[in-house]
Amino acid sequence: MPQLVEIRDLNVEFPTRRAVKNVSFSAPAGKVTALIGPNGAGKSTALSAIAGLVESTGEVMVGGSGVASKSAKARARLLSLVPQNTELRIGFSARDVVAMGRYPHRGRFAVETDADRRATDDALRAINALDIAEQPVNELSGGQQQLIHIGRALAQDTAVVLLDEPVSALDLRHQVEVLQLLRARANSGTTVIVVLHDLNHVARWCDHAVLMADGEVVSQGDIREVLEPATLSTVYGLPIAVRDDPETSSLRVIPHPNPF
Ligand SMILES: Nc1ncnc2c1ncn2[C@@H]1O[C@H](COP(=O)(O)OP(=O)(O)OP(=O)(O)O)[C@@H](O)[C@H]1O
Repeated sequence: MPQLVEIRDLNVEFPTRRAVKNVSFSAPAGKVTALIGPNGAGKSTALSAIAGLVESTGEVMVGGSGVASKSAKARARLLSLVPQNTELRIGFSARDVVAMGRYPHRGRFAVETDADRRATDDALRAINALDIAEQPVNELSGGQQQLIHIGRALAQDTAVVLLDEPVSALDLRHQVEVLQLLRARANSGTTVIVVLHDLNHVARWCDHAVLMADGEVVSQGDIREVLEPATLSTVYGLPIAVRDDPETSSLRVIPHPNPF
């Protein structure tokens, strides 16, 4: 069953900075929620805190129950994270890395099962990476490595997938393929929370958005509520227009529109 994610009063304090301040938002079950905002707004830190990788206070609820009390392995069966710019270690093939997504589903010392192998192959197929599966990951391009991280999260087969700028290194076709893949996952019941910088991707592929600035939530809701020109212009610090785009039947976000 698709799971609602509720974040309540999340705070992350680094020695030098409060990066996330009393952040509360909901990510609707089986929808794609975009986490947006300018550089340094606290998006990555909030996502890492939700995944349990950064110390935080507050509550992360999935399907009505808190995740804090769960073991790391139980949490990894519920939530997967595609981090930003993570180096892949030498000595593994692309398939090995995708297969690592299956660890939370295995018993201690248990070997890979047929179901694990199927999930790994399905994930490699979903990201169109079967042809590079046997290559050493450190010899892949930046974009191919980003796809492999996405594949690992897909193989993890969690109710909630968190992705931090998953298309930042991808060419246009691969960007669209990944965004369509996230859409398809949400349509089949996964709750997706994704940090994106391109507001046109948000307008086209996401259902819901949370706008952050300076560690706080500025607005949240349906895409059409959050992609509001006056608020976006203030938060991003430049004039931004938002129009209906008949080509895509979604909104189009135009930074620095021509005044005429
Ligand atoms: N490990 C850390 N120690 C101290 N400060 C940090 C640390 N990580 C992040 N910060 C600070 O927290 C703030 C939020 O950073 P974060 O990376 O979450 O922003 P972001 O919205 O994801 O930005 P971007 O769009 O540039 O990726 C920034 O001011 C950053 O300098």
